[in-house]
Amino acid sequence: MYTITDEAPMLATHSFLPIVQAFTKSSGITFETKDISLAGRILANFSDMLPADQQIPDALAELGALATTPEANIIKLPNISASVPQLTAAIKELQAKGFALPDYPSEPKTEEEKAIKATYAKVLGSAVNPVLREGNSDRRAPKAVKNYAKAHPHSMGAWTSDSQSHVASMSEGDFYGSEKSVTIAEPTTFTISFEGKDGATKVLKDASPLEAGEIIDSSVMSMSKLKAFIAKEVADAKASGVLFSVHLKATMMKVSDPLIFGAFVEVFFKDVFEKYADTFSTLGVDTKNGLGDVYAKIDGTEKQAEIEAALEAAIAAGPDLAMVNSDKGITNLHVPSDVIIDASMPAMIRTSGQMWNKEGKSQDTKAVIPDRSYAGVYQSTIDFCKANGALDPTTMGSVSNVGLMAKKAEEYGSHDKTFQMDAEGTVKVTDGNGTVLMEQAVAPGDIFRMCQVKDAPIQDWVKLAVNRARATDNPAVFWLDKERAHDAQLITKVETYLKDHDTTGLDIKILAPIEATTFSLERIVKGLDTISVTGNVLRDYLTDLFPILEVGTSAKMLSIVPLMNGGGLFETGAGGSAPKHVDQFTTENHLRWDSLGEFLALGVSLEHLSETYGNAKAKVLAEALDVATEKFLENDKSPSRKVNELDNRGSHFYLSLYWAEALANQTADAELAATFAPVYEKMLAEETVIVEELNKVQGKAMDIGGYYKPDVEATYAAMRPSSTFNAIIDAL
Ligand SMILES: NC(=O)C1=CN([C@@H]2O[C@H](COP(=O)(O)OP(=O)(O)OC[C@H]3O[C@@H](n4cnc5c(N)ncnc54)[C@H](OP(=O)(O)O)[C@@H]3O)[C@@H](O)[C@H]2O)C=CC1
Ligand SMILES: O=C(O)CCC(=O)C(=O)O
Ligand SMILES: [Mg+2]
Repeated sequence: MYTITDEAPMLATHSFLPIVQAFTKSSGITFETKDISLAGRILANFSDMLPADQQIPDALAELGALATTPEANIIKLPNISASVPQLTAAIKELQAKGFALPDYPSEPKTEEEKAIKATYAKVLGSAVNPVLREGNSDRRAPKAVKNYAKAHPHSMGAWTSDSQSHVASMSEGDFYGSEKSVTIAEPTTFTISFEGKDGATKVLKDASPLEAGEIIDSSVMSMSKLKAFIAKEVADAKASGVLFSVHLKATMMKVSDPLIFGAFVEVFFKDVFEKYADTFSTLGVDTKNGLGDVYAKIDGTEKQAEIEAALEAAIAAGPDLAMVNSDKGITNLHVPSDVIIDASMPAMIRTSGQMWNKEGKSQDTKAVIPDRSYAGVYQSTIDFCKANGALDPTTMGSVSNVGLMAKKAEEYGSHDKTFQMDAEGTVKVTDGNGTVLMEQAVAPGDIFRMCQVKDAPIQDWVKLAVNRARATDNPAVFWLDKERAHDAQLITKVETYLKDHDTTGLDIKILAPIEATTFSLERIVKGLDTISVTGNVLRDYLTDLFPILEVGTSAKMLSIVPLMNGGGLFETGAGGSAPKHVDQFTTENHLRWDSLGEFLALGVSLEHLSETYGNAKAKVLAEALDVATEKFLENDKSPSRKVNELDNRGSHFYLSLYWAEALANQTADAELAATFAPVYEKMLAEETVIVEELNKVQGKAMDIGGYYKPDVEATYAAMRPSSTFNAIIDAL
C-alpha cells in the first residue's frame, strides 16, 4: 500500500510511484494507493452528505484495520496534520470545486452543527499517524546517509559562548509540575468527572476501559500562571533585545496546544484584546487559530483599519517577533501550525540559535516552551553548543531512536481526555468501583489532561531497544526522569521487562532527559553512536533534532514501525510535508523535496515483502535499490534548492538509472537482469536528453489546479515532463 498524501510528498509521488510500479511489475508486486490526504479524509468523512459520484471510501480506516494484521505492508508518506486554518482552507477549496461540504462551524449552536464539528474533529490535527502506528518506532540514519553527510556536510551556523539564545519555561503551574501517575493492577474502567466548588458535578468522559498494567497520568496547565509567565517572558525579550518565539505542537497536541497558543496571542496583544473585546466576541475571533484569525475576521468590517493599526502598534511596542515569512509579514503568532516544535527548534539550533526577524535577518532568540517536561533537552543542547561550538557533521556520531508509540501512547493520544475547565473545582479520575485514582485541583481556563500507555506496547518497546542495542553494540539510553510521576511508573516496568531479555554485555542506562542529552552529545562529538529509547513525544522531537544536526534534514531517516501483529509500516523520513516547497514549485516549477526517505522506506518494504511472502524477486529488487541509493548519494544526485538545477524529478531519474544498473548487474535473478539491462542502456544513452527535458521546464509558474486537491492529470503532467524518460518507464 502506497499512501497519497499532501503538499510536497504528494507531488513527488506523482513522479516516483509510476517508476516504482514499472520496476516491480514483472516481480508480481502491485502497489495499491490509498488516499489519506487532508482533502481525501474530509470527503471520506462527509461522503454521506455528498452525491454518489463524489463519494469516496474511508482509506484511512481501511489502512488502520490493515495495520493490525500480519499482511500489512504500508509505505506511509508525511501528510498534513491540519490546524483549523488549514482545515478551513481545504474546505473552501473543495467547496469551490463543487463538493457540497458544510462550512466548519467553529461555534456550533444547533445539534446539526455540533455533529458537523465532531466529524471535522476526526480530520483535524494528527489524525492519520495514531491510526496507522500499531507498533513502536525505529528511526535511524543509515550508514550511507551518514557517510554522505561526512563527505558533503550541510551548512551549520557557528555558535559562540556569548549567544543570548535560550529556552524559557514555566517554573510552576505547568503539566510537568502537576503530574500524577498510577499503574492499573486489574482490568477496570475510568471515568473523568468534575466537581465544582459549588458542589455541581459533571462527567467529562464516560466510563472507558482500562487494561491491567496500563499506566495513566493526569496533569494540569494553569491558565493564569501560563499567562503571567508569558507576560514576563515578553517583557524580558523586549528588555534583552532578543526575538520572541513560541514553539508548540498544536498539530499533534490538537486540543491542549492551540489553547496554549491562543494564550500567547491574547497576552502579546493584551491591550488590543481588552479594547476590542466586544467587537472580537461579536466577530467570533478565536485565538486558538492565531493572530491570522483576527485579521481574517476583521477583514471588510468597519473597524478593520483601526484594529489593524492597533495590532501594528502592539507589535511595534513589544519585543521583536520571530517571523515565519518576513516578506509577507507572517509572524510566529499568525498560525498555530506554522511553527512546529520538532522541526522549528532543531532549525533554530542549526542556525546558531537564531530565527528570522522582520528585516529577514537572523537574530538571537528566546524560545518559549511553556511546559518543562521536554524543554530541557533543547536548553542543554544550546548549552552544549555554547560551550563547545557548533557540532561538526563531518565527524559527529549519531543518535538513533526507539520510540514508544503504539496504541496512541502517552501525550499524543490524550485528546479525548483533555478539557479546558470553565469553573473552579476538582477533576477526579475514578475506577469502576468508584475509587478515586487521581485528582487535580483546577481553576477556570486551566487545561486538564489525562494520558494512557498500555502494557503490551511497553514490553514491545523494551524488546525493540534491546534488539537495537544487540544489533549495533551501541549504548541504549532510556530517557526517563525518575522525578516525573509518569516516568517513575515507566522506570519500574522497564526494569522488570529488561529481565525478560539477555542483556549481557549490553550497555543499557536510564537517564533523565537533560542528562541523556549531555551524555549523547558528549559521545556524538567523539564520533560515537548512541541509541535513544524514549516515550512518544521525545521520539518525535529527537528524530528531527539529531537528524537535522547530523545529516541536515530528517527526510533522510530510515523510519520503520514494526507493527505489533507482524506487519510493517514504513514511514518515509521523519519530517513533514514541507509547505515551503510547494510555494517554490508553484512560483518557479522547481520541487526541492528530497525523496530519500521514500527510497529507504521502499527498500525495507520490499525486503519485508520478500520475507513474508517468500518473493525472491522482491529481495533482489530491495538489494539493488540499496546499491542504487548508495550510488545516488555518492554521486550527489539529491535535488538542489535552486531553480534550473536538478530537482525532485531529476533525482528520481538518477535513482531509476542506478536501480536499473544494479538490477542489470546482479546475478541472483537472470530474468530481472535480462529485463533491466536494456532499460539501463536506454537510460544511460538518453541521460543528457532526459535531464535537459526535466530541467528546462523550470523557471516558470506552475498551476496544477489546486493545493489540497490538485487536478490529477495536471499533476502527473507537471511531475513527468520528460517524454523520453516516460517512454522508457511506460514500456516496462
Ligand atoms: N509524518 C507526518 O505525517 C508528519 C507531518 N507533518 C506535517 O507537515 C506539515 C509541515 O510541518 P513542518 O513542521 O513545517 O515540518 P516539515 O518537515 O514539513 O518542514 C520543515 C523543513 O524541513 C525540510 N524538509 C522536510 N522534509 C524534507 C524533504 N523530504 N526534502 C527536503 N527538505 C525537507 C524543509 O526545509 P527547507 O525548506 O529549508 O528545505 C522544510 O521546509 C504540517 O502540516 C505538519 O503537520 C509534520 C511532521 C511529520
Ligand atoms: O502526526 C503528526 O502530526 C506529526 C508526526 C511527527 O512529527 C513525527 O512522527 O515525527
Ligand atoms: Mg516529528
